[in-house]
Amino acid sequence: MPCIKGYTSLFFESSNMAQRVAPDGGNKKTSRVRVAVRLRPYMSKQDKKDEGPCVRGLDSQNLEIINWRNATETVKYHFDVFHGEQTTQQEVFLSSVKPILPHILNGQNASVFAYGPTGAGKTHTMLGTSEQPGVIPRAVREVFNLVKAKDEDEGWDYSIGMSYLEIYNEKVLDLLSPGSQDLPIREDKDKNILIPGLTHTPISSFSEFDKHFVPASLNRTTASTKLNQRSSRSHAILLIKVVRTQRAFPHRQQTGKLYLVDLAGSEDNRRTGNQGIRLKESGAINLSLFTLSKVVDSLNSGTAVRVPYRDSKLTRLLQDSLGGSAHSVMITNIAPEYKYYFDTFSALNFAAKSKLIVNKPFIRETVAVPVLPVKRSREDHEAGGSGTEPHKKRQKEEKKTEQDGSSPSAFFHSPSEPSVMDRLIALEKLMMSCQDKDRINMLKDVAQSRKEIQELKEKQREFESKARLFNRLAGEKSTDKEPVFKNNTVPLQRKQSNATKPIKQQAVVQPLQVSQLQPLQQLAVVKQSVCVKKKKKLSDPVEPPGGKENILENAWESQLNTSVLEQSRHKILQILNTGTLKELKGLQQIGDKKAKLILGWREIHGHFTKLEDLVKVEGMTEKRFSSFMKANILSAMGK
Ligand SMILES: Nc1ncnc2c1ncn2[C@@H]1O[C@H](COP(=O)(O)OP(=O)(O)OP(=O)(O)O)[C@@H](O)[C@H]1O
Repeated sequence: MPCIKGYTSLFFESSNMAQRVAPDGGNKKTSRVRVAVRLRPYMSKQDKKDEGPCVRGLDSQNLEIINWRNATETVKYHFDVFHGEQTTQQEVFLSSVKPILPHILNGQNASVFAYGPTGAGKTHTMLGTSEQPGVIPRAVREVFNLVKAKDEDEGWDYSIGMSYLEIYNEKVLDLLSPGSQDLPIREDKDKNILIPGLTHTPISSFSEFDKHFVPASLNRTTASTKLNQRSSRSHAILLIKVVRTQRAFPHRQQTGKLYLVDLAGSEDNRRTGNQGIRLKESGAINLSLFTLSKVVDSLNSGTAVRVPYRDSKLTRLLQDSLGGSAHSVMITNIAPEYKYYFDTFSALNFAAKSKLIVNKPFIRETVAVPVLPVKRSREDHEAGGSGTEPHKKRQKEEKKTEQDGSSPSAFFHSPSEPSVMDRLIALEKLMMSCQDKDRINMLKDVAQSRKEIQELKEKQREFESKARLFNRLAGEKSTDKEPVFKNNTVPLQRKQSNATKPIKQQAVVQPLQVSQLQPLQQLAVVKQSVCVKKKKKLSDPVEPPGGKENILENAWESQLNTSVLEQSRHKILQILNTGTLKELKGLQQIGDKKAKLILGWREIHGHFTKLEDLVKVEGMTEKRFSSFMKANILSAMGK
């Protein structure tokens, strides 16, 4: 079959020949972008520390990921579809892609794009292997099947053609004609997107498609080898165009376009330390992915005055197939291993932003169920559990990180990545900067959640007093009893890394009744607090982590007058509990970030009952806490 190239090819559509039609007989209907998330199977070779997965599916729409702020909690997300590790290529195709294909036979446009970090399974999903073909081969086969199944009597003739290109460094390159120059993107008066000069090859069967597609894909891979991983640095876009022409007068012609897109990896290039040409590539990738997120966001929020299609080549190209009456599916690929944690978290937030539930994962500080005071199991009680073990563990890990950067939490607080924390906070802020409508809804959610939290607290108190009464009557010690409520879900927890000394943990879901959580399950974040079997209570005399040095460091307290010391401690506690951001920042060693974390902690947990509770705030180790105390007490005393 000859290739038809150039401006006069089938790809050029004049408005009287190929019209785009609105669905439902001209009734303008906007379909939002459907968001599916696919979790690839856990690969032990990707998890050298044997930490287990950091993310898992809950059901066909929900998943949870360990909370980076507190590893004993998870953040939950809700999507249109969640494809778990066991989901087959066939199932992904049937549920997420097949339903949109009939539209392109009716002159409508559609797009399927795979988004996610490098190594998370985008190419597997889109391309697959000969044994497990992915979305592209299945979709093309299905388009041929649909055309074949069309009734002759309907009076239309169909022709199918393909183009294949990549966007590399904001350049549009023709993969069916390697060596071609950057191609321009144009728009005709009917708002059809055109690429003059792009090869468009008519295809009449799947095997013909394969004949062109396979070598063209190799073009991309070959280029990748030459240009230092070019393939993963570019967006590959396959266009399947179906033109149908009416046999009888007036010989109307309609064109439907299907874009199948394997996006470049969304991994953060600052972390990979890219330089030179790779830095330039990453700039281009970030620009296009960021613009894509803005476009999807504004399409789904429905409030945008201007959808920023023109801000990148990728979105400009997809303009007529993304939004409006087009049918679009975004498959976000994620990987379960901890080493992908940050990228997974970002990808999920991007995907969540692409849905109407935008921002929900980030209202957790105001809506999450607080850790309610509950009775512990005897085992936990005897062990002196105060719920601070995870913090201690983290502190230990942090300490180790400083030494060799190999602990699990190196991921969260690696000194080699000083910006990770800032970026996560910035990411949250970005997510919070939603449209007004969303903000109002969000505020309503927050108000509603607060009310529910209050009710839960009251219920909890009521249950506790009933339990006390019951125990008194039964003449038993309440601590010998099982928790009043039990949740059978095994919490998602990070396994001890082989690299760190395992501390035996026994995770017990805190006895909050499942039904109590029901109203909050609508929210994107639900806390799963765990009591951890531990050896020490924070209030117990703690052996200074730094040994002798610390004993000397702590000796200053014994030289002070006890009542003055108490007064200063009281004052500090008061600021921690009631201080504004400015007042908190007025404390020694509390900067903007820490002050915000304190406010966040207060928002969730209420007041600090004692100063030592401060170590529960993210990043506040015991060592930092003693240094904080010393600085503030001495400062309060004017020393
Ligand atoms: N659902 C899956 N089932 C089995 N194996 C998978 C699955 N998803 C991905 N893989 C495997 O994981 C590895 C990485 O997947 P893949 O190459 O598709 O990632 P990618 O996101 O396209 O990465 P890149 O951005 O670097 O191209 C491959 O070996 C692939 O076969």
